[in-house]
Amino acid sequence: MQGQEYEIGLTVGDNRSDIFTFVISPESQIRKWEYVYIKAGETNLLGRIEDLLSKSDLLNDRMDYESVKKYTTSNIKDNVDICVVKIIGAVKDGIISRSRYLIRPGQPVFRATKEMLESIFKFDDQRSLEIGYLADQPDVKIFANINGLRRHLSIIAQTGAGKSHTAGVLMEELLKKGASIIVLDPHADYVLMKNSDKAIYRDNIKVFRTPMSTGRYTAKLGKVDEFTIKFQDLNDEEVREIMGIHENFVNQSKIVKDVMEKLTGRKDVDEFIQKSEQIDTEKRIAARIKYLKKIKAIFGDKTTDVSEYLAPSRMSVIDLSGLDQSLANYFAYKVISQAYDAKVTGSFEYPVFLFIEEAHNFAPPMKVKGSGVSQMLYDTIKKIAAEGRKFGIFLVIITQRPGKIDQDVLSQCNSQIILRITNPSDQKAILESSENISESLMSDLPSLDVGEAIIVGEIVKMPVIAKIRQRETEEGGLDVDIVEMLQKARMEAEKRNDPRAIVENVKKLME
Ligand SMILES: Nc1ncnc2c1ncn2[C@@H]1O[C@H](COP(=O)(O)OP(=O)(O)OP(=O)(O)O)[C@@H](O)[C@H]1O
Repeated sequence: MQGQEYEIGLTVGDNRSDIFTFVISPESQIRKWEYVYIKAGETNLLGRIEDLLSKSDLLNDRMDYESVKKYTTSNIKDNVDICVVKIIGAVKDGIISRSRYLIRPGQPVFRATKEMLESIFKFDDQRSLEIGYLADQPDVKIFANINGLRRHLSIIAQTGAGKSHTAGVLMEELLKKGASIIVLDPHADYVLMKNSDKAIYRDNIKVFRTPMSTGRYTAKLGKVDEFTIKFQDLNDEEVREIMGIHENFVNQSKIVKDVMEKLTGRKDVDEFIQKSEQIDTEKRIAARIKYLKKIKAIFGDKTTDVSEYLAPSRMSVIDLSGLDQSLANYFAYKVISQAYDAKVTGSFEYPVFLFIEEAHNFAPPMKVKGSGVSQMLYDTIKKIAAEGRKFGIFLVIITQRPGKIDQDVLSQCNSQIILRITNPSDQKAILESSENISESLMSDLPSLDVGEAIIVGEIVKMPVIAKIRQRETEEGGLDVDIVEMLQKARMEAEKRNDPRAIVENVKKLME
């Protein structure tokens, strides 16, 4: 092992093979979550500081302020500083194995060196995705193992803690490795990644928008690709689904079928609406026709083909903004099922990474077997979660509601990046879905800062608390600076109420 060794304490008290305590040497400064090691023959037993205690018999909690003050001004100190360390494993040449060593009192404890930590957190260049650095040691970079994504990943955090930022970092790293990425983006949070000076992002990211998109960031983005459906390509069931008619509504479904049979002209949505209004004299599907009129902008001259959004070294952001959930489900189903088919049939040979933002809306727990698109979407996501790795299609599930997502899907994600979460029921859902995360790691979740994450599972050799690195691409959905926006609003109001402006306006009205 290279690097200078710093002895920072000596083990004391009763120790187990997985936990030990040590007393800190007076000159050492120690922080929670730091890594330390003790020697066991040829190997080093690496551990993480879980707790810090400073004890004093003299200055006890029965003393009043004045008495304590007297002691401290006479410089009398009897405090003992103790660290509790959880053993991670025995480390040799960057490989961690289970530790079964006995830890005796009096053994020297060393601070883990940068070289030692780097050897653990790095993989060879082909496999390494640089996602951040140690939360308390910014000079130690943290990498994720790309092969760890074979068993899927979930990114979980409460709102504003840094989920989209983290997912964006991962997309950047995957693109650098030549990955094919599809992003289901309900709020157009990722579209700005294309808006980059760097060729890798500018040339390889494509944004697809449905004609109903909210058009967020259009001024910055310029022209993007359209994701449309050609009405003529739809069958009866698909039209019924898009109109939001449940298959159990037999009469309404029959009307849709009858109308479809009667289409003779352009067979487009306008003809469908016109014929429906003629046939549906009892107005059984009037409300659904009204809805179809509202959403008919989604139909275009062609159905976007999978080959447009699935290509080697291409990231396709599918902007689903502006769609209600059932329509978003329809588009999500189209995209996911076609990508899955392309992998299963072998027509697309490269690995595909499927990022699902707001995944709780696309794969909620299905207590009773549903029907239609939402059930088909759920089944496909579940299939990918269970079997995707066999075919080379991998999920990255992003959610702020781990309790509101199907637990089978969540538990198939073998790696987790978990940012700040304070809600106990969300914490419970994470604990139940992951065997990688311990109660003690869980207890650190509420104290994480924005952008700090606990990373566990196959993508890392050992659980780690990391700060996710800065983004290279532009972020959407940044936090609004309320002070700045209110200042702008006040200036607008001042302009509006300026007597000269009022006179000008009156003059204009008189003209
Ligand atoms: N690692 C980081 N370094 C610096 N800034 C960060 C980091 N992570 C997040 N942020 C900032 O924190 C804010 C919230 O991040 P982000 O939008 O990713 O959160 P979120 O969890 O996706 O929130 P929401 O659920 O509302 O979409 C953003 O302004 C983002 O730039």
